[in-house]
Amino acid sequence: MSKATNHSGANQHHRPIPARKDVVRAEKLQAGYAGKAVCGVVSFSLHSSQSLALVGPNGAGKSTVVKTVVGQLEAVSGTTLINGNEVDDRTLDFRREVAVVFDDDAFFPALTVEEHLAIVCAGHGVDEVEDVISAELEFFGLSALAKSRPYNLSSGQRRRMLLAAAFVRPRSLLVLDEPEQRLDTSMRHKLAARLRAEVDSGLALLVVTHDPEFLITVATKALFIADTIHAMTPGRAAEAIASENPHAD
Ligand SMILES: Nc1ncnc2c1ncn2[C@@H]1O[C@H](COP(=O)(O)OP(=O)(O)OP(=O)(O)O)[C@@H](O)[C@H]1O
Repeated sequence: MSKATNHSGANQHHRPIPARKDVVRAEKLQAGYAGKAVCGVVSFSLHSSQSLALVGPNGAGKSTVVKTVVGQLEAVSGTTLINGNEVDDRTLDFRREVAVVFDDDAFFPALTVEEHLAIVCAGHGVDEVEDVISAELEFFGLSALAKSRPYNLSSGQRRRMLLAAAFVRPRSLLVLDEPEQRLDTSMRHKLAARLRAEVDSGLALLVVTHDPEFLITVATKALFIADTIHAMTPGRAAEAIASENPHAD
């Protein structure tokens, strides 16, 4: 049998990174607006095959932290390195490696669902575009809506389209802000299982979530974001968000 044969069946879109190499390293990061931090000082490292969940109450600063990590907001202080480089979301290297799903309005209103995915593929040099798009449309239950425009979709269907756009492209780091929002239970479970499988085969995942069950499936570690930052196991973090108490035992 050829040594080159791939027995894993793993998704081939994200390129493997040598084990234990930092994909993200945030050091003494203060995230906020107009020079004022919204939460405690955040330090963490994230390797390939690791998934860090950020949890905490509404307004705690989770979205602000992840937007700062990926360079969409300027840090109040501290540094973030992605794959060893300072973050610059305008560079080709950054865009090749980092896929982000934040806002529900991040789509082209005039394009159909499949045109939207095709543009994302074209921008990232994806091969076998038709097959890739068709697989993601099927996974996200959008095949029958491929020719619909975003404003003719339900909010959950739009969320599925935005997630599909992250999955059609290459990525070594995936950053998701509350991906479970507006998804029905079956899609939430399917997405969680897929994310976990991709993490197990090399993806680094940074995810904000309020869903304890989703967190338990997906995360390998967690940070509770508040005025001070608590590092937690996923199990402890799930208990904390279920009880809204970071010190839950
Ligand atoms: N553009 C902005 N300018 C100034 N302050 C902001 C801005 N966006 C958010 N904030 C404030 O920053 C704080 C943290 O908000 P953030 O959205 O990061 O919280 P979060 O933990 O993600 O909350 P949620 O769970 O509700 O999504 C809040 O007090 C919020 O009011």
